[in-house]
Amino acid sequence: MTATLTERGTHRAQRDSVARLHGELTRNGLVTWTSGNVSERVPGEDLFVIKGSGVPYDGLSWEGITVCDLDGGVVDGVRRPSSDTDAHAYVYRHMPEVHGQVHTHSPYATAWAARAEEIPCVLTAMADEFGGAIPVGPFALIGDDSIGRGVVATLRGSRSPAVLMRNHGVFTVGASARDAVKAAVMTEDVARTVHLSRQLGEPLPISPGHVDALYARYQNVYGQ
Ligand SMILES: O=C(CO)[C@@H](O)[C@H](O)COP(=O)(O)O
Repeated sequence: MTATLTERGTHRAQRDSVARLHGELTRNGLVTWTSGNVSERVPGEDLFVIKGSGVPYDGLSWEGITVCDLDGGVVDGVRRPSSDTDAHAYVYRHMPEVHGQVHTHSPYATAWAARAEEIPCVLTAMADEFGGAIPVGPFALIGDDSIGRGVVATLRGSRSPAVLMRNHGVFTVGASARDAVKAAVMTEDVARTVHLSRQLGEPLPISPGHVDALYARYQNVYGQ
């Protein structure tokens, strides 16, 4: 893709906010070097902002975030957009309720993805955040909308905001980029805990009725 790179500085505040959110990925140990990315839909426009490809996290600023249309075309920016731009664009086109996306290679969750094994819902925190197991999506090559097709096929009709893409890593969605970042943080947290539990025995499942009750409380009552 030949990027038409201009520096018009549009959507600078949102690009700055998304740039700062990338710091949560490094702070929580979810990415290595330049792996991973965050995107967010531009409110009221058929656009989204996404990390520039291979841009270092250290010192990431609004200029490292590129504005794209929903076909993945570059609208504004001085950095070629992420390798996963077409994947994010596909999700935005097919899941209108999604306004933020995150991709990581967080170690414990990616180890589950390498085995193509879903993370079973054996923790109340999983019922709260994921409404059940964290599902596995298909193997997909990088650089076109294949990953996006796998994310949509797996998450459509699921309560989970996270999918473990086989042999690759974590993709999360949310009502905002911050919600998607939270889902990525929680995915790694529960992936590690369930892994540890399985070293000592077989974790016990939570009944579907209890999962539903926990999910409803957390999504509708928890917090301020
Ligand atoms: O997973 C991969 C490559 O395997 C990519 O998604 C990287 O994780 C991030 O690439 P950029 O967003 O920097 O292009």
